[in-house]
Amino acid sequence: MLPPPPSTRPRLITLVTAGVSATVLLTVLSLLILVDHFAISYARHEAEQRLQQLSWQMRDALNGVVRKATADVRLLSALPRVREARSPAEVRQVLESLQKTFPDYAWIGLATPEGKVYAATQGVQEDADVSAREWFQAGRSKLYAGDYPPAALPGQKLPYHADPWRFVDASGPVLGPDGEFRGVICVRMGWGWARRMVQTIFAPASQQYSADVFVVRRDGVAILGPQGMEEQKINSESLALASGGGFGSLKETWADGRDYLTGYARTGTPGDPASLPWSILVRQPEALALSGARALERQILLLGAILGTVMALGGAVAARRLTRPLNALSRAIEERLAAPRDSTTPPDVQQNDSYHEVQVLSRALNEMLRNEQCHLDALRGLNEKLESTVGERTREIARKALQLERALGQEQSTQQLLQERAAELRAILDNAHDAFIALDPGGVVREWNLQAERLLGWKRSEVIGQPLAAMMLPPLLRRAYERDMRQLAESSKGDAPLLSRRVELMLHNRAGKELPVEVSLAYVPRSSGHLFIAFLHDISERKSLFASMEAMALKDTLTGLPNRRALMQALPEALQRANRLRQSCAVLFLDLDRFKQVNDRYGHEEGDELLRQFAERVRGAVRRTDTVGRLAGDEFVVILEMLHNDVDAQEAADKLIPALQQPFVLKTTTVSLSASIGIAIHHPDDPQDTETLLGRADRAMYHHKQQGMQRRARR
Ligand SMILES: Nc1nc2c(ncn2[C@@H]2O[C@H](COP(=O)(O)OP(=O)(O)OP(=O)(O)O)[C@@H](O)[C@H]2O)c(=O)[nH]1
Repeated sequence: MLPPPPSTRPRLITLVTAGVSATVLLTVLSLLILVDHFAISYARHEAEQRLQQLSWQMRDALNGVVRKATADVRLLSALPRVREARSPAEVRQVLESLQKTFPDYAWIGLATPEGKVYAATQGVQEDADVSAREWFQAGRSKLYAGDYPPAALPGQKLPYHADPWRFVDASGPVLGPDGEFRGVICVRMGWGWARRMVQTIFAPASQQYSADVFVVRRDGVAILGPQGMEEQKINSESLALASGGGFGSLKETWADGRDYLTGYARTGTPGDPASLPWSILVRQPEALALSGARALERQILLLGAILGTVMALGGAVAARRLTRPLNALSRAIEERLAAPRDSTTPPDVQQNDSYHEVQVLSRALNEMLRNEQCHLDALRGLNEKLESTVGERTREIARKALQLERALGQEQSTQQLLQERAAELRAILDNAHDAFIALDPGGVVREWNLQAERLLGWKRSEVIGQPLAAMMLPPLLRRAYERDMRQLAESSKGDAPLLSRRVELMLHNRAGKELPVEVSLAYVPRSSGHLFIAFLHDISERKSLFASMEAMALKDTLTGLPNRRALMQALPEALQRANRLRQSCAVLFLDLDRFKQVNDRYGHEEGDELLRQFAERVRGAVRRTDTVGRLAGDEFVVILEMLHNDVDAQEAADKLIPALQQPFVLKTTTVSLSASIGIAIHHPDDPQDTETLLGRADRAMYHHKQQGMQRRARR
């Protein structure tokens, strides 16, 4: 037995390992998606919250300092020593004592209502004209806060450690007891406090999150920010939102191309000139803000990979343990399958008790194999029986095939014989003296031999399948022919009266000429439809011979005139015509006188010649419509028709006499003879008795002959 073909299906261990790996992979991917969705979102949200809080803290701190400055302005303007301003030194003392409370106060001064510095800390700018300064103009009527860069104070002396870049002014009016305007007090802060504030508030955030803080003025210039970005123009979405008074946080891309999370807020109170409208932006690189979540992602990925590897290995080991007994079972089955088929006791598959399912499977397999063995035994028996039956049937088929072959051989010989017979028959028919035509019961031509082609003019191919009657029967005969064919078809047993008889017919050939034929019909019974066969014999020659014989029988051979027989036929017809036309007719009976002597003297040949000439003369002396005949010997009869009266007959006889009296020039001699003529007239109402009429003419002739003889005797 051939070994089973190698399986192309994957092994169970491969499937289990792949399944476990795929499951772990899917789980890790799901976790990654969850982490990306939740942890990253959470981290972003947290960072944004943090940055927003930082911006708020900065805002509150800046607002606090500005509020403190304005509060100090309000405090100074309310002090009696400042309001009364008895001497610059006294006011200076008050101002310097305040300066000591807040080291970032760079300068504090009191200006007169005219805008001249009355007193100032350390005497800086005393007597200087500040009437054009913004803090003076704004501070005359209300509390004011403003910032500007040092560039706005060219040439000014700055004794205090002022920020080299920026100052913040707070100013307010000084009023007398009665509310009269006495001057403007101004407190100028250096920028150092802001930087310290940033360091204080943002140092941890800056170190921990790399957060940057920006304080941006209304014109978009950063007045405080990381190194290199101060005094730079800022353009960001967060700045736009903060400038509009909004606060919150967002993700945005800064000018350096990096993505940042930015918290934003705005200082000051809208409409309050004593506050400063700065935008606070606290930004942190997004990558840094989300670095924790990204690290978590990597850890999950690493953990997933480790877990996947471990589980795939575990799955492989488990699958190997699961498949080991199955493989053992498979091997046992393959061994059994490889065992010889005719083995009566093939080995059992060994019972495998590794685990329950395998135990059940091996038991079921053994049971199945035992059943299969039983079926195989039964099949073997059936197969043997089938082989014997097939052998028997094969022998029988071979026998039948032989018989069939013989029958086919016989059939072929019969066919050949039939073909030979058909060819023979065709040759006989084609060489037959008579035309042969076969017709089906409908009168359609089915066979047509060569003689028929010659006789009737149609080719075989032209007439096969055509109705015979329409082609060659004269119209008058067609009805009778159709009746006869019906009769033949109905009889269908060959007992019709027309069969086995010779019948004369007049046909039309292809040229339309009439053709007399003699037909003999026969009936041929066939399973595929009866046939009537006809042999047609051309009888035109026979007919013409018969006609000439007929003519000869009525003609006198010597003179060519109608003989006695013809006269005896013509005379009654003439009598009938006479009666019918109501006109008389007459019979002239002519007899040569002493003709015997011519024979006797000159011989019969000369007598014959004389008779021929006499006949011609008689024929020439009467009308064409009159009949001239020779009764016998030297006796002639003339039938005269359509006579107006009896005299016409006499006149006709009188015309004959001189013609007959002319000498007859014979071969050896010339003779002159006379003839006696007897006349008998038939009137229309006379009985039609030819014998009587002829007798009367004969008697009249005899009478004249006698008279003639007497006349000659008297001479
Ligand atoms: N040459 C010839 N003679 C014929 C023929 N038929 C008859 N005869 C002869 O014709 C003669 C007729 O006889 P008759 O009429 O008795 O003789 P005739 O001499 O005419 O006598 P009359 O009629 O009385 O004048 C006979 O001698 C016949 O032999 C014929 O076909 N040819």
